[in-house]
Amino acid sequence: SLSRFLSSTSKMAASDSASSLPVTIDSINPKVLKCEYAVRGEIVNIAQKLQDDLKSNKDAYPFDEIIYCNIGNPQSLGQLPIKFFREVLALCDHTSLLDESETHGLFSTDSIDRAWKILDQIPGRATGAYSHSQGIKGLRDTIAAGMEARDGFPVDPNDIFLTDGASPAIHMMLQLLLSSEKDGILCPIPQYPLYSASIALNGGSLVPYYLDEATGWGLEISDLKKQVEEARSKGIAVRALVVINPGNPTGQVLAEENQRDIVNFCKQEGLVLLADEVYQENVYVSDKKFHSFKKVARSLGYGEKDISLVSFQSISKGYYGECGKRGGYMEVTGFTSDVREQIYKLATVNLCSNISGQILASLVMSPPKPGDDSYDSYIAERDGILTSMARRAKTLEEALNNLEGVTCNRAEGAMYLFPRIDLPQKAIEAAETANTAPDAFYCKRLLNATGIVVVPGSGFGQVPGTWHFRCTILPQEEKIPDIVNRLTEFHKSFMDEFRN
Ligand SMILES: Cc1ncc(COP(=O)(O)O)c(CN[C@@H]2CONC2=O)c1O
Repeated sequence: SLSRFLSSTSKMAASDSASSLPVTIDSINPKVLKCEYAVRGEIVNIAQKLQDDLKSNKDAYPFDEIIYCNIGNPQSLGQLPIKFFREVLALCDHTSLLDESETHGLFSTDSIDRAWKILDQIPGRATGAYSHSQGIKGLRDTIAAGMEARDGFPVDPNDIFLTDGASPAIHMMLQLLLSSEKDGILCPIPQYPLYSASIALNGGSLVPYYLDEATGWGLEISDLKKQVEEARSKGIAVRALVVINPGNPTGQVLAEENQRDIVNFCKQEGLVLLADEVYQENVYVSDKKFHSFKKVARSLGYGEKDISLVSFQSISKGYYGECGKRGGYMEVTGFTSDVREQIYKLATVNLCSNISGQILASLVMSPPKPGDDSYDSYIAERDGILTSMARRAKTLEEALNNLEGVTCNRAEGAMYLFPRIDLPQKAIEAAETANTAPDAFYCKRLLNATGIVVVPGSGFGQVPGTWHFRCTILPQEEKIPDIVNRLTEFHKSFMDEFRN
């Protein structure tokens, strides 16, 4: 038939004239080749193949399912969305529901009220329309009020840029700051590899500062200073300092005094402070508390004219875990008006972020309050999720610390554990023979033996000669004992196999 003929012809054309295709691996942007993002790297690709094999043959491997512990994606592992948030979203997206009498029996009073309030902030009540490039003004007003309630300092809604998750906001700021490899960004090691990937894509230089595993991933100002001076001696203009608090992959929550030192350091060294605070709701230990860098800077008396501070927030984390809805924002403060106009111009290039993400960002920053119809159920959902995460973190941390040659700092916050493994020399040699980093060798063996997917520490950076992996705390609580058993059994057999 014609379709078969066209199909075979096109396939033939592709195979015969592959060499005449216009794009080769050597002709694409070398910055793309240099870019790496380990959270969805090689181990995950192998896992997806194993998962396909299991679909066609459930007995293919010594396990019956793949457990993805590589990515902070709570709802993919069974976490439910927050009811009130989804009620408001549904009503905003299908406004005719608001005219139906049955709706009052299906939706809470305050979700109906909130939906009307949001719709009245959207021109034409049209969630399908492009919005202002920084996001719907009314939603930015709500977010600004939420931040003021959190920090006790004023927020200008015009400093807020609503984005499709924190990722594009981070890309935007790095694109603004990086002109060449002569521009450097101070990043923590271990770091969340969006930063190294974005710096590579934007042609800049990553200037590392090492978090100290021995002190619970503490950040030493003296090390920051040493790294800046070393970079400057090589002709690199250090433009900004990235701080991820709570930390990914390391899970530490900064002490407020350490934050004050960091703000003073940025002020003294003329660095933009890029404060990644996407895990601000994820704090599990009673001796630590989240403080925004905005609050710390303003409490030190630093205002708009004293320090350039960009704070990032996301709807992907916390207790909400709305990763796929792609919502978040950055608050941009301390830039001259002409530079501020260039940031706005960057935002206009992508027109606007998606409206569902914008609505959810406003709900995250202004959730139900005491007395609201949904408040009790909202609090029960929120605290249920966060206390379960805290228990899972503790259980996995203890299990890891019980493994031979493994040490794991406590997860004070965020969603990950980042244990260090002292691998036997024979395992390191076997990895070299397999042309694989030792921690990636361990992770591949773990996956093939148990179906558990974790990310090698080499994907985040680590002190040379040390080996780690990152595991999320996200599998549903009832699955954690099985994961611990599989991991423990595998680890023992691995260490026995490669014992010196
Ligand atoms: C520190 C940090 N910043 C920004 C982001 C980007 O989030 P959104 O673009 O979704 O807002 C992530 C996502 N965390 C990745 C994704 O899941 N696991 C991770 O390590 C993150 O961990």
